[in-house]
Amino acid sequence: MWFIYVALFILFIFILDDFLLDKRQFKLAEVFNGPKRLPLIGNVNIFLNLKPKDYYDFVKDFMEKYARTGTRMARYWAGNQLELMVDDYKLLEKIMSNPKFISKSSQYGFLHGVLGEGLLFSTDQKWFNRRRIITPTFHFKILEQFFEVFRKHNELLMEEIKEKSKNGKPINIFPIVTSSVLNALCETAMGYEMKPQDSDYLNAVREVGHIVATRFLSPWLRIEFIYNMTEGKRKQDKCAKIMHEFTTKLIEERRKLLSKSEKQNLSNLDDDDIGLKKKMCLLDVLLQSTVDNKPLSNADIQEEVDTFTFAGHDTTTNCICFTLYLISKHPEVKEKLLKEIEEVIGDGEVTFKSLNEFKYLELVIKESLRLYPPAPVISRRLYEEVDFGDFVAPANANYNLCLYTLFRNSEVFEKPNEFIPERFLKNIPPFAFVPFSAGQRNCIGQKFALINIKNNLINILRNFEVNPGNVEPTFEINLTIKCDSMLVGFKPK
Ligand code: HEM
Repeated sequence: MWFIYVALFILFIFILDDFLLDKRQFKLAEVFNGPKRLPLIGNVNIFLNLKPKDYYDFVKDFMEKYARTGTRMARYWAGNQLELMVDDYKLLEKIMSNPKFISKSSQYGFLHGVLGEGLLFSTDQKWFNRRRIITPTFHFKILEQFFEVFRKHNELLMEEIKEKSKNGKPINIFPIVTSSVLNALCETAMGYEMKPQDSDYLNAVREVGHIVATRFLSPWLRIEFIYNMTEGKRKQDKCAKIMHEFTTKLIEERRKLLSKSEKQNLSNLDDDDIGLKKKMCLLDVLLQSTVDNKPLSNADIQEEVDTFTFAGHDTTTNCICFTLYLISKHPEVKEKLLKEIEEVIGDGEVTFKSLNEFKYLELVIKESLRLYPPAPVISRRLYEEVDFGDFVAPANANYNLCLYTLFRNSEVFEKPNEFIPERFLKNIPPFAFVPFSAGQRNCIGQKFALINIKNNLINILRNFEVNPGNVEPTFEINLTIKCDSMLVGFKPK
C-alpha cells in the first residue's frame, strides 16, 4: 500500500514542478551546460555542505566543467530560479554595456532589510536620480578634502601596527585595517569622527556581510519564510536596527546643523559644535539634494549612507591587505616600490597630487585586484529576453558575472596564478579586467578607494620593513573576498 502513496507523492512533485516552471525559460536555458535539474529543488543539492572557504574552488570547478565549451555560460537552478554563470569577457562586455542588464539580481534583495534600496541595489529612475545626486561627492575637489581624513586614519593605523608588532612577531592585519578603513569611510560619509563607544555600529556593518553570505551559500535560505525562522535573520534585524538608529541620529543632527548655518555655508560653525566636522561629506550632499523639487527624507538618506559604508569598507580593506601580503612575499616588487617612492617624493610627504605619479604602484594594485578581486562575483537580473545572435538570453534569470575566474583566464593572462604586476604594461582586452565593474553600474567609489589604498600602502612601505608571515592565509566568500587572518610582519624603519 505504502508504495502507492510514494508513487502519488512523486507524481504530485512532478505535476507541481511542471506547473511552477517557466517553459520558455527552461527551453532557452537548455542551450547552456549545467547539472541535470531535479524537480522542485533544481540543483540546490550541489550546495549541500559547501563551506564559504570552498566557494572559489566550487565556482572554478563548476566553470571548468560546464562553461568551457560553446557559449562559456553555465547554468544551475535554485529551485525554479534560473542562475547563469558567466566568465567570458566578450559576453561580459555585451552584458555590462546593455541597459537591459541594469537591474541587480534577486540575491541582492537579501540586503534590502538592512540597506534599503541604496545605490548598490536600486534600479530604473530611482537609481538614475540617486547616481546623479551622489556623483558630485566624488568630484576631485571633495576627494582632495577627504585625503586629509585618509591621512589621519593612516597615521593612526601605523601607530597600531607599530604597537602590535612590538614583540617582532607577524600580526593579523585584517581587523586593524578594517577598523581604519571603516572609520575613514564614516567620517567622509557622515562628517562624524567615530568614537570607541560607536563600536556597535562598526560591528553591525561588519557582521551584516557575514550573515548575508551564509544565506547566499544556502539556496534553501533564499526562501523567505524559512529564513525568517533562523538565528541569522534575528541577528540581521539586530544589526539593521543598530545601523538605522545610529545613522538616523546623525542625519537629524546634521540637518539641524545645516539649517543653523544657513544651508551651504558651514564655515562659521565650530568643528566640534556637536561633534560633527565642517568638511563637506556625502551626508551634506544628500541633505541639500532634491528629486522633483522635494528634499530626500531621512529614510532615503539613511539607506545611501549605510550603503556607502557597507560597499566601501570590505572592498578597500581586502585590497590593502592582499596587496600588503603579496608585496611581503615578493621582495623584488617591494624593492621596485621603494625605489619609486624615493623617486616620487624622496623624504617629502605623500600629497593628494603626488598619488598620480606612482605608476608602478598602480600596476601592483591592479595585479592584486586581479588575483584577489574584492567583489569576486557580481550579479544582474534580466527582465526581458535579449537576442545575442548565437543564443537568446532568457528573461527573469540571474546572470552571475564571475570576475574571479575571468581574471584568471590563461588565454588572457599568461601564468594566471602568478603575481606579475608588469603584465599590465601590455594591452588587456576590454572587459577582461574589470574589478570595479564597468558600464553604467560601475563602482562610484573607485577613485575614492584608490586614493585611500595608495596612501596607506606608500606610508606603510616607507615606515616599515614588510615581511611575510609564517602562516599562509585562507580566504573565503563573504559577499566580498574575505580572509579572517592574514599574518604580515612589520619592522619599524
Ligand atoms: C577596492 C575597492 C572597491 C572595489 C574593488 C569595488 C568594486 C565594485 C564593484 C565590482 C561594483 C559593482 C557591483 C555590482 O554590479 O553589483 C561596485 C559598485 C559600487 N561601489 Fe564599489 N568597490 C570598491 C570600493 C568602493 C568604495 C570605497 C565605495 C564608497 C565610497 C564604493 C561604493 C560603491 C557603490 C555605491 C556601488 C554601486 C554603484 C551603482 O550601482 O551605481 N565602492 N563596486
